[in-house]
Amino acid sequence: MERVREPDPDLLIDLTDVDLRREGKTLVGPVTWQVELDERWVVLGPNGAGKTSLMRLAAAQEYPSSGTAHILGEVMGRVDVSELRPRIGLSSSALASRIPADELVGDLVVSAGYAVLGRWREQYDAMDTERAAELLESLGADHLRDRTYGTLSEGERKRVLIARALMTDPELLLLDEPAAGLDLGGREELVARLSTLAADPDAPAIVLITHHVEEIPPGFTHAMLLKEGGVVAQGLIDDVITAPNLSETFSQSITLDHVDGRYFARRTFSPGRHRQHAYEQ
Ligand SMILES: Nc1ncnc2c1ncn2[C@@H]1O[C@H](COP(=O)(O)OP(=O)(O)OP(=O)(O)O)[C@@H](O)[C@H]1O
Repeated sequence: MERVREPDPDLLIDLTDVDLRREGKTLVGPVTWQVELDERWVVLGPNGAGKTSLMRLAAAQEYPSSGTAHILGEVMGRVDVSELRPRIGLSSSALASRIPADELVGDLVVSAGYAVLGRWREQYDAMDTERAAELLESLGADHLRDRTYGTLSEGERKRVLIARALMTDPELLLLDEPAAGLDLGGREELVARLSTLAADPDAPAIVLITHHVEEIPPGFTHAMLLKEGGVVAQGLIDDVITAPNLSETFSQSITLDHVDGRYFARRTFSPGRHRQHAYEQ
């Protein structure tokens, strides 16, 4: 029988040759990936590349179809995942869609500590209520505490969900497309907040999933590029977020600018091709 390698306690995510398959299709993999305590990762790729599938593995919501997954120093398949999940902060559209519209923002954040969604009649501990208030304040959302979730704008919702994800003081924070649906101002506000969080030595390890390099907060340290379930590149962010790697990932020629710690990408402008296209029309 194959022996399972013992987990390395310094690695929050430790995947070795992991595959996730459904109905004969590989959603992501094979992936070998290690995330350490002080790292801030961005996982970037086009629609359908396997980003959410990878996040579900990292969030202990899926077991690998093959390979070995160690999450927070525990072997997936051997650990009780209900004990593991409170140690992981998660913000995703799947979670957001399950929040009742009449949920009070303050309750929504504080109830994460009790692993419940939906209003709860028990009294919360004063320390928990205080922590929820502090987290909302750190995300610029303390004024929303008495509002219902259904009345918030998309940008406000995203910030409240991140506060909720941090409520349990998780060791690992997973953010699936936190800037999706935000306008320019909302995106910039969120990028700035996440950059502040990334710089906080007490913050958990962070993995942020996105389609856009413009959404990478300054201070993020590592990146993985995914395409059709496979890893195009991974490692230190400046080595990975490059024009050739992005061109490969998005299957077109990409020009990249790196300004003040931010990345900006666009399709490489080719006047000849543009003229030819106009002529064809
Ligand atoms: N349960 C499933 N059964 C079959 N195919 C699935 C299942 N879940 C996801 N897929 C497929 O696996 C691929 C990867 O999906 P995934 O959601 O991980 O991609 P993604 O990179 O997060 O995409 P997006 O950026 O569009 O959210 C997609 O082609 C998707 O249709």
